[in-house]
Amino acid sequence: MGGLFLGIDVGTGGVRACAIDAQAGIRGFASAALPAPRVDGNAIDQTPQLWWQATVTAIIKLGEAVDLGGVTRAVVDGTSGTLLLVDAAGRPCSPGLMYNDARASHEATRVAAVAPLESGAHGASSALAKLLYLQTHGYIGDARHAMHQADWIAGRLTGHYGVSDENNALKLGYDPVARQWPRWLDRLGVRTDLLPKVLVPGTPFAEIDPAIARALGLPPAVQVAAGTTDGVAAFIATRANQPGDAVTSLGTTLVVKQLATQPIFAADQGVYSHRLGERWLAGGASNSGGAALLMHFSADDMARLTPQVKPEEPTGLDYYPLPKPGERFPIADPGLTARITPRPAEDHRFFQGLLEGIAAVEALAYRQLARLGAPRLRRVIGIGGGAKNDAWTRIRHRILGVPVSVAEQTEASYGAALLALNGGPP
Ligand SMILES: Nc1ncnc2c1ncn2[C@@H]1O[C@H](COP(=O)(O)OP(=O)(O)O)[C@@H](O)[C@H]1O
Ligand SMILES: O=C(CO)[C@@H](O)[C@H](O)COP(=O)(O)O
Repeated sequence: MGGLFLGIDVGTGGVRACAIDAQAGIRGFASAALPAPRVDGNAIDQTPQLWWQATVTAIIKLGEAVDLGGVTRAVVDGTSGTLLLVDAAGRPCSPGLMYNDARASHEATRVAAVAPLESGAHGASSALAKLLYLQTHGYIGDARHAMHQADWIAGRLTGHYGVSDENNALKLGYDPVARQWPRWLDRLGVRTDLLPKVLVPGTPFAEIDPAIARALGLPPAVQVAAGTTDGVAAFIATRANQPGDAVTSLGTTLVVKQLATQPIFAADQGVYSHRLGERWLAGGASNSGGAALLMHFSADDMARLTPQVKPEEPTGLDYYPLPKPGERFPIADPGLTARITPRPAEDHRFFQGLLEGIAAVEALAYRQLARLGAPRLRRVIGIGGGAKNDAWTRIRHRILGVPVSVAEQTEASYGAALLALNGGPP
């Protein structure tokens, strides 16, 4: 098959667009920054129009570098749990409540009383808690659809609103095992008429709007397919594809995701599974990770100290680094405090102890996923700022006991483009 495939990632800091060919070869990337969302206590929101403007800018920039005349299919991914209400014409009736907006704590308590533990809709920042909040705080007006960030951008491209995918819909309460909206949503008073139709990620659902295609320099017959979340798109970008393959994100926090043949849910530990065709992406997030390192060393300090780290000579310090009290996974304990003593006199030994401690948390996370039913760990691919530290990769290999590599490609927009190419999950 010829042609080009377009992936659009609406991420935390900006929108990135990626064009690939039929052999999954990258033709180009382009991006446009997004301003920081408005923050007011637990409320974190953004004007959805900004997402669209950044999308337009990124695609036009991409078109300056790559001939987009051959694009046949496009997929959009977005931040997971970001939700807005729109009217029948797709006009926003609410701000976009961002993925980390936690104002809906009262609604989360209501969800917890009704939703089964295996639902992905638990927590104050779940899309379901946000929908209940919007329903009861004056935003319902002309609203016809509850839409995630990626759904709405795909809607702007096509003029078709009210379509989502199995990954974005997870945190809105969708049951990916039964492949339907569960009956318990009625008991919560959810306006189920607002819920989107849910498709398998990568399933084409509409052609691009001709006027939008002209404005973006895209051909008129581009098919837009159901998207996914930014986390799943980044996993797909790594090309991990065998049960037991795992991806660890060493960013601000430590997030693990592992390909599994069965779903795993443990809401009390933040463990949930995204459906990828007939396979599952089981994962959880620890508060340990890069933020815990930044409590003690700047990124420049880390670069300076890394050459003195001796991965093959363990310090034996047995730390559990955390940026502040509280852990979600692999230990669920809101009061857990960091274990980072004794502190050796030499900074590089302390730094090595922290790297070893976080690697031990990572290993415990995979053991915990295995206890919950995940397949035996086969290999770990690293993404995020910390994955580039080669000494740390060697420490992680020693502690995890499986091959550890750094992903060649971690751009979520590339993962979205792969979904477009496959016309479904890889
Ligand atoms: N040389 C280094 N070794 C280990 N970790 C590093 C190094 N440099 C930066 N980091 C970590 O990388 C993290 C940032 O990674 P990034 O993927 O950009 O995070 P996020 O996207 O979650 O904000 C920081 O929290 C920092 O602690
Ligand atoms: O923090 C963000 C911003 O979307 C994400 O990285 C999510 O936390 C990942 O969620 P899933 O993709 O696993 O639903």
